[in-house]
Amino acid sequence: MRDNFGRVIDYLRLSVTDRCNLRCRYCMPEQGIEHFPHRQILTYEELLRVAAGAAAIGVRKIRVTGGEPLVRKGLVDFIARLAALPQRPEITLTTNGLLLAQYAGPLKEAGLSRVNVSLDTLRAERFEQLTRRTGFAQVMAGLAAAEQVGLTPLKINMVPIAGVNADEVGDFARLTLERPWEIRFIEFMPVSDNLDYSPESRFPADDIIAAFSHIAPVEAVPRHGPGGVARLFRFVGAPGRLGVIPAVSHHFCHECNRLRVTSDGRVRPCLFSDDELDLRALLRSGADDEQLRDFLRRAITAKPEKHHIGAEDFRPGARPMQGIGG
Ligand SMILES: Nc1nc2c(ncn2[C@@H]2O[C@H](COP(=O)(O)OP(=O)(O)OP(=O)(O)O)[C@@H](O)[C@H]2O)c(=O)[nH]1
Ligand SMILES: C[S@@+](CC[C@H](N)C(=O)[O-])C[C@H]1O[C@@H](n2cnc3c(N)ncnc32)[C@H](O)[C@@H]1O
Ligand code: SF4
Ligand code: SF4
Repeated sequence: MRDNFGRVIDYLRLSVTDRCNLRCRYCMPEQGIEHFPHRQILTYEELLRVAAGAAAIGVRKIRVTGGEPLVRKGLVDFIARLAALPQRPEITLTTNGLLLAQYAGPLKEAGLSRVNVSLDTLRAERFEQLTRRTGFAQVMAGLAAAEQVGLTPLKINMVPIAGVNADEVGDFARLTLERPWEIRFIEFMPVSDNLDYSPESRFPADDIIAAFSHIAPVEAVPRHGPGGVARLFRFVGAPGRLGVIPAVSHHFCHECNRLRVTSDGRVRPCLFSDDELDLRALLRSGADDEQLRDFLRRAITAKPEKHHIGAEDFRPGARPMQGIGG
């Protein structure tokens, strides 16, 4: 289905939990997080109904996210049920990788297509500073397991922050000379005012590109398929690719193709706007499938044309990223 700006909305991001086993400084505060009470979290039955409704109105790709999706019990079964929807949407997962070594095999068997793993440093010590937890070796084991079972092409999401880890952009980029991974550098987004880093810590797309361009000759790679958020490059002849997600500086809103559902049952038509629709109330009001599809269509028509970061009246929203799912 198309929204009011002619964009085809065929991608659903489903956040299955707001809980996480890390505390990345750019995503959530260390203290004072109030998790949604259990009864406010959509059940897997409810999430599946939403996914089925979305698939019925044209969604072709469903990304499961969190918080950290792998901390929710029963996720593998849920993935299997999503993958079995009659329209056979592509099912993908975004994870911090901590539990991936354990779940990669079962997830692949359940029908998951591939995973995106978030990793912001290649140094164990820095990992602890950035995430306020240990677990670097587990994430590396998770990456190896994902590759081994074929949850590929593997994409790695890295958020460079000036003065913190931006000096590792080159090290990450060099990985693509050896491995068929897509390393995606994401601009730090001021999505909540509750984070350790301010917008001044941003490391914009142009600086990211400059930080890897001197390593070897770089060429642009045309994108396959519609509506990805990354601009793609590769070192000439390298097996892997480099992506830059210029979420703030050169926004890609004109090709936005996505709808988000939060774990507490709100539809969020735009990542950067707190205007949300109460899907949970609808689901729990006894609405039938046609009413659910109408609701999702209304949410699609409520999508704004673009984000307003940089505008004078822009204020970061109330939800930290872990409550949205990225
Ligand atoms: N500004 C903006 N950023 C987004 C949007 N969707 C995803 N991102 C950011 O892009 C980063 C990567 O997101 P992923 O969860 O890996 O999903 P994806 O990039 O859509 O995944 P692919 O299907 O593999 O291209 C995250 O930091 C997201 O917050 C969006 O609609 N707008
Ligand atoms: C919120 S996490 C949820 C899934 C999972 N826990 C993970 O880390 O992959 C999804 C993505 O959002 C990104 N993210 C979180 N906060 C961000 C911020 N302030 N700016 C840019 N990206 C951010 C993370 O790096 C991650 O790739
Ligand atoms: S980025 Fe992912 S892993 Fe890190 S705190 Fe946020 S939800 Fe957790
Ligand atoms: S910022 Fe909003 S409108 Fe722009 S691409 Fe992201 S979700 Fe779509």
